[in-house]
Amino acid sequence: MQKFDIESLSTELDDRILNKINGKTKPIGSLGVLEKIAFQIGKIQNSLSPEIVNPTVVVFAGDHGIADDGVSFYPKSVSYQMLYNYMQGGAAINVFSRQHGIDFKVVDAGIDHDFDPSLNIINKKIAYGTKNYRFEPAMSKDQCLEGFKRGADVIEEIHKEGCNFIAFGEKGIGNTSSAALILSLLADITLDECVGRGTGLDSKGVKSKFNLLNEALSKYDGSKDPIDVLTQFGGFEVVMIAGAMLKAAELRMTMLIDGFIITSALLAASKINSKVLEYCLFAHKSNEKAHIKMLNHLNAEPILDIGMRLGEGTGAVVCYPIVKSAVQFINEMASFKEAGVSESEEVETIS
Ligand SMILES: Cc1cc2ncn([C@H]3O[C@H](COP(=O)(O)O)[C@@H](O)[C@H]3O)c2cc1C
Ligand SMILES: O=C(O)c1cccnc1
Repeated sequence: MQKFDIESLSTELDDRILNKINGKTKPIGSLGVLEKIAFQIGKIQNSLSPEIVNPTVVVFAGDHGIADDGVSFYPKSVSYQMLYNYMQGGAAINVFSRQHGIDFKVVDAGIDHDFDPSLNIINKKIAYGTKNYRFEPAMSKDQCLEGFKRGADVIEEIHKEGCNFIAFGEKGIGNTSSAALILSLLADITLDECVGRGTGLDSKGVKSKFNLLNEALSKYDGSKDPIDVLTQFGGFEVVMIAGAMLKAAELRMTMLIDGFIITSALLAASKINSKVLEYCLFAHKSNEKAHIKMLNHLNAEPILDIGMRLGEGTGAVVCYPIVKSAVQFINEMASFKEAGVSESEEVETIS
């Protein structure tokens, strides 16, 4: 496994960042979560004037052998078909990233389809989908480690283009199953609490999904080592995202974390190096039922709770303007001093 050298955020500027936030022409604390976001991005960038440069969302896509067993409401073929949709600009993630001026990239981590090289898809394919983990591990350990490396390489390239702010998206029919198994093993939560509707299974569908995943789980040794868990139950997109996150933290990029699947990749990454969490903002609480348990395990407070459960990075991109407002206010709002407005302790009390 390559080493990821992640620095813990320094507390050196804490007082000065806080003073700057508190010195703005507003009651102390009145910008709520925006103040927390501005404080954290200031710490990540080691700056009193943080900036968002070339914000990018990168969608990693991979197919899942388990999808052949009907764990999703949709067929496996939707994965590659959606990549064509992305390239034509017609998916939700295209719409929202265009709306907010966010650069959009797609990586083929392991889709069961050959794409024409003229399409603007970054080819990091490890294999044509994972194996069905009901019968054998999803991937080999070498493939898993290679996935970490390729994900890290993608981020290194994006960082070279000047980007300092990244959101991750995913595409892969069946990947809420991987995420549920990762959550169950790495957070030690019983599997039935982790399995949810995904793309829209009814309660009978969820029960059958649980039975299949429970059968799969019973065939392995229950190892809680993150590489073992990903090798057994991961998706190529999940593994690459975990590697990308560790590299993004090493490069001191701010990450805006999406829903259930992206958070499962972060959960695995955090078991490799927990400092990765210091570089993350949590965009939203997904309607996939176990996402809140995952967030709680990571001690993470989501910014939004608006009933989304799509993935692709959409929750993160929809949350982006809020994060932008945080960066904007710390840079552009006048202080009490600049505006000649009296601060509370200077206000004469009426006797
Ligand atoms: C048209 C369509 C677009 C999507 N975009 C993201 N997902 C999301 O749903 C899938 C995960 O749910 P499950 O585990 O139930 O398959 C992933 O592909 C995820 O990206 C989509 C799903 C569909 C059907
Ligand atoms: O929260 C998510 O990321 C999610 C939930 C259901 C289906 N796809 C993604």
